[in-house]
This record gives sequence, structure tokens and C-alpha cells, in this order.
Amino acid sequence: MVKAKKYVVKKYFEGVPKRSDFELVEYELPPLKDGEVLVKTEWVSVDPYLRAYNRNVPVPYDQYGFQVGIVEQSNDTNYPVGARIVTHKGWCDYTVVNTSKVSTGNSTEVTYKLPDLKGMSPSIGIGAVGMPGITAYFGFLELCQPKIGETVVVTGAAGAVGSIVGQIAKIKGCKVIGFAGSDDKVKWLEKELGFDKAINYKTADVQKALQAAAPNGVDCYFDNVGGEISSIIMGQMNKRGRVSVCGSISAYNADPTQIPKATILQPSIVFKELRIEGFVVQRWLDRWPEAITQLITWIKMGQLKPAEHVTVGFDKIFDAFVGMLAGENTGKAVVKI
Ligand SMILES: NC(=O)C1=CN([C@@H]2O[C@H](COP(=O)(O)OP(=O)(O)OC[C@H]3O[C@@H](n4cnc5c(N)ncnc54)[C@H](OP(=O)(O)O)[C@@H]3O)[C@@H](O)[C@H]2O)C=CC1
Ligand SMILES: C/C=C/C(C)=O
Repeated sequence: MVKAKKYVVKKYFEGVPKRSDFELVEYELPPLKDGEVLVKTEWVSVDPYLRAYNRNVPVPYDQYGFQVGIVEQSNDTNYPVGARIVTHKGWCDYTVVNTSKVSTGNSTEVTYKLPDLKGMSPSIGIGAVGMPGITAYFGFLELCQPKIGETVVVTGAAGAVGSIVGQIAKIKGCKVIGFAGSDDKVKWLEKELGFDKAINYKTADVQKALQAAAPNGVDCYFDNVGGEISSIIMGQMNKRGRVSVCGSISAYNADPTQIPKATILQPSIVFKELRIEGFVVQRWLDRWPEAITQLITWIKMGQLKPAEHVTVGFDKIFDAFVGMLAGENTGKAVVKI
């Protein structure tokens, strides 16, 4: 018998999630059946959608999320002991995975073998070459259709998705402007990642700073945050500009009945003939391998830097989660178990 621990969400979040919204449950895993493997968690991902999707399922529920683990016992020759696996089993230290349910289709229950990361840390498999990197790849390239010389703006620029979007935009020959929430992040984006301009949205006059950084207007906007800053950016877009709406983290902790008001966008959308499209990364699930291969290649060629913000310890997953929501991370927030 293997003893396991998991975080269970016992109460819906109100505002910033609280530790008391979770319960740490210890339990015994059942013996393996045919086609099942026992996985020891090595890395856990903490992501904004764990906050955004909180009310989508009844409480109590096991806190799901992407993780990388190593197979410790196996009843499936395709997943031998020692193999690494990406699952959506979330915040637990051990889990039983039914490999016959390895997913296809439009589901968050994504399970697949960790790709060959060519010597990089397995954590990259839930970051730059996992769901967030894949989000950046398809969400930006498919919806923004960037062209050489165009001006691209990304919010949440120093985070898991935004930092990859900005770097892909540079690879594609665009001018890149990023918004992030601290001077250190701004410096990192410009000095380490090669953004043409980064702006601290907490201290700058966003309207004026963007006019100065993009005097010829914005062609593509990758929106990670929503709210007023997005209205300001969309107000400075060029004719036939493209907006990829990835998320709206500025309001995830808000009372859903009291979402902050933002400036009306319709005049810009109509007169500039903007194309604005939202997406969920599972839309391209059948093409995830294409993104993974390309992202690994760019990293190995030195064109893409996979930054991580690592927290250590199973007991620290909650802290890493609320820290990420508060902007403590630069790059992908992950927890080493
Ligand atoms: N559509 C899809 O399929 C997917 C969407 N997403 C979305 O992408 C976005 C980024 O996710 P991800 O890269 O994983 O997370 P990040 O790594 O970017 O972490 C979240 C960041 O959000 C920023 N933030 C927090 N509060 C605010 C606020 N009020 N206004 C502006 N920024 C804020 C913080 O950075 P700072 O210091 O700059 O404020 C923080 O570091 C989220 O909206 C998420 O929901 C992610 C994956 C898939
Ligand atoms: C899969 C993640 C979705 C969001 C909105 O974060």
C-alpha cells in the first residue's frame, strides 16, 4: 500500500484564495490494476486557471493541474518504471494513472509521456514546452498571424505565457512591447529576453508610455490580463489589428458580480476593423506535439529562454499559487516536490 497526500478544495474561493479553502488529505492508494501506473510527483504547476475555473465543479474537489511525475510501479509496458509522464493529476505527491485514458480530444485531462527534453529539467515540460508554452505558440501565431516588422504588445509579459509570446514575436521579426508589474521584471524583459520596450503598468501612465513606445500604433495584442489596460492598448491599434484574448487575470480574484468596468471598445473595434478572438489551448490538442517540437528546437538553438520561478516543497504549493496570482513569479511558477 502506498500512502499519498493531496490538496482538496473544500470551499469556493472568495477573493484571494485562502489556505483554509484547502484541506490536506492523506490516504492509501489502491493496488494497481492492468494498464495503470504508480506515479511519484516531481514537479507541480500552479496556474491562473486554477483560480479562474474554481467554481466550474462542485466542492469538494481534488486540486487538479499539470504535473510531471516518474513512474515507480507499472502495469503498462509502454510506461516502464523510470519513465516520466505529464498528467493533470494536480497537487498530490503520488497518484495512480490509467494510461489507457491517455487523452485526445478537447479535455483538460491531458496525459502524455514527457517529451525528450534533451537534457533540460523535466519542469520545462509543464512550462515553456508544456501547456503555457503551447498556449503562447498557438494563441499568438494562429490568432495574431504576426508579420515581420509589425508591432506586438503583450500583457503579463514576464509570466509563463507572456514571456514566451514576446520571444516568439522577436523570432518572427516583430517589434515587441511588454507590460509587467515591477521594475525588475521590466529590466529582465529588456535585458535578458530582448524585448524592445517593457513598461511597468503599476507605475507608468499606460496611455502615454504606449504612445511613446509604439508611435506607429499596435498591430497585434496578446491579452493576458483584460480590464482597463487592455482597453487602452486596443484603443491604440492599427487598422485590421489582431487581438488574441488569452486570459483576464486582472479580474480572477474579483467578485464576479462586481467586475471592474473598462472603457468601451466598440468604436476602436468598428472603425479599425479589429479582429478579436478568444481561445482555450485545448483547441489545438491534436497539434500539441508540433508546438512542443518547435519550442524545444528554439530553446536548444538559444532563441528562446525558458525562465522558471521555483518553489520547493509539497507544503508550499498553496503559497506558490497565491504568490503567482500576486505577481511574485518571473517566468513559469513551478513547485519542486
Ligand atoms: N486561454 C488559454 O488557453 C490559457 C490562458 N492562460 C491565461 O494566460 C494568462 C497568463 O497565465 P500564466 O502565464 O500561466 O501566468 P503568469 O506566469 O503570467 O502569472 C500570473 C501573472 O499575472 C500578473 N497579474 C496578477 N494580477 C494582475 C493584475 N491585476 N493585472 C495585471 N497582471 C496581473 C502577475 O504579473 P505582474 O507582476 O506582471 O502583475 C503574475 O505574475 C492568464 O490570464 C491565464 O488565465 C494561461 C494558459 C492557457
Ligand atoms: C487552460 C487555461 C485556461 C485559462 C483561461 O487560463
